[in-house]
Amino acid sequence: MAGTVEIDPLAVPVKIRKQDSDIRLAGNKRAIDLAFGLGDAHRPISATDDCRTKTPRMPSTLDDFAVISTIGSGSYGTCRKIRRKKDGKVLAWKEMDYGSMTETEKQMLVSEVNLLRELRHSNIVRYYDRIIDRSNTTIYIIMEYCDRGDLASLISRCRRDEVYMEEDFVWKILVQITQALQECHRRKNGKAVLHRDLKPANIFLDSDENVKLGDFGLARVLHHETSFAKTYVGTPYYMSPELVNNMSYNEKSDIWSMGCILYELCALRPPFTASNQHELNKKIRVGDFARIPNKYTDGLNNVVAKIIRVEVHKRPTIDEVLNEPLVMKKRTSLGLDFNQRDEGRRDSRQRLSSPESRSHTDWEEELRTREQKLDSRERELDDRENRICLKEKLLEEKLKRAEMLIREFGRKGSVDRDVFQAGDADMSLESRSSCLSKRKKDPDTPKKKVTFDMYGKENCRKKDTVPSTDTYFSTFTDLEGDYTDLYLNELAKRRELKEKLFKAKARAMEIRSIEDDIRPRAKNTNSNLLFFR
Ligand SMILES: Nc1ncnc2c1ncn2[C@@H]1O[C@H](COP(=O)(O)OP(=O)(O)OP(=O)(O)O)[C@@H](O)[C@H]1O
Repeated sequence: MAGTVEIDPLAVPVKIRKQDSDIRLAGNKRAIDLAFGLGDAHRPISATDDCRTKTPRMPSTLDDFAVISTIGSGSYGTCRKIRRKKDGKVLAWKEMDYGSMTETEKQMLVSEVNLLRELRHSNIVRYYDRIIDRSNTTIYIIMEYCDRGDLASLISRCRRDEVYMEEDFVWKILVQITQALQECHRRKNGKAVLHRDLKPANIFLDSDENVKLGDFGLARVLHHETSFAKTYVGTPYYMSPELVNNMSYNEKSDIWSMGCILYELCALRPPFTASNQHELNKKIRVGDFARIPNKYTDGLNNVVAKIIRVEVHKRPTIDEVLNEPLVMKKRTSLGLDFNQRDEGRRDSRQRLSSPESRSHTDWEEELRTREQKLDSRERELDDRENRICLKEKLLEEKLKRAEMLIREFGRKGSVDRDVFQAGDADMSLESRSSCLSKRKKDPDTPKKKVTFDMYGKENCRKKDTVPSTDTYFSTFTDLEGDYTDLYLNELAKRRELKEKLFKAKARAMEIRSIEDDIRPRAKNTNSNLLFFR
């Protein structure tokens, strides 16, 4: 195979490769020549793996690839499986003869191929490169290889074997085609890219049976009125009513075709079939079709039926399809809700923040800022640690104080108990101190004394209850206040009791002195009585 790209030696050299969009916009002969490898004697134009790179790269030549096998031929070329020699990557290329193309058609082909390279989505066949071989007026479009073939082959296999596809597989295809179309219909620059030739043969499957939408936009070029490939092969089963009615193609036309493909995945035949174009057009205009096989749920049937709506305004947009509750549910349950665009953005963010893509000083500056942030975070953590240590110390002190209070309380309590052995009516001190000592001995004793009256009220006030030493440690901060109160109360009570004792003793002394006064007299009286008796 001739592996050379012919170069026009008269062309003006280009210092840095222009953006493909510039080439597309230029639309003049020079732009077409540039795109077809005719522009620069020193630096011929070629698509690169990454269209965002600014560094010019040596263009690929046919010699960089080895043909593995021929996959098949379509109406506008042959598709082959190839291997990239430098890394062994398996790819596919489509060979198209541009010999009979007009300048306008060539220009359209250039712009479409450039556009294809901008479509980066996990559900769209990735376009890598293009090679122009002027010696045989052939353009080679290098793209991702999809090793599970296309949906047309899958459908015919199922029809042959008389087996229906699994419903979840249909949902997966539905979601992934929708995601791919969303990427195209909602372009960042606001310019929708329409597929224009959606059919099972243009939907491929990779090794994991993920959808890869292919042949984007090429249809517009190659099915152009004056195109060399105007001979359309096959029956347009997927043509929308607006196209049948000679109206212009729009985003909703892609959606109609998608609906027909989904229907065919279930029914293994398109929704509208006829033996000739006229009959088919009539059926498409009416838009009546049978339900998908009963094997499939009403949910799937409803979604498919909603998409195949004759009235353009009633047909959902791509966002509306994705926002269908059932589609959203399936997207989540089948793990398909990962947004490829987000991945693209994440990639570009990573690239932006990688050292290679930034100047050295910028990188240093960022490192310094990060270092400062780390320092201040470290300081903050140190402060926190200090505060925690301080709190710990305070708690320890409180604990010691509380323990001391408990000990003192116990000791005083027993002394007081001895003092009031006489059976003073107010025995609360004794009962409490005995309660405390009992709890000290038996930590399992319930902390609360509970009466079993109808309200279930506690018969001990909170400060009358004394926790066991086990529970004490967990609640000592709360209880320390209670203990202090308890202790002060007991002191007051003791003072009161001492006063009573003092008064009682004084009264006793008074009584004794009165007795002493009386006794001699009585002695005398008795003796007198005895005397008298
Ligand atoms: N990227 C690819 N990876 C694997 N196989 C592919 C790829 N692109 C196309 N093919 C296969 O190559 C064969 C030819 O494809 P091509 O697109 O040229 O024609 P077609 O789609 O079958 O017909 P037409 O384009 O006329 O509608 C088909 O069997 C198709 O499945």
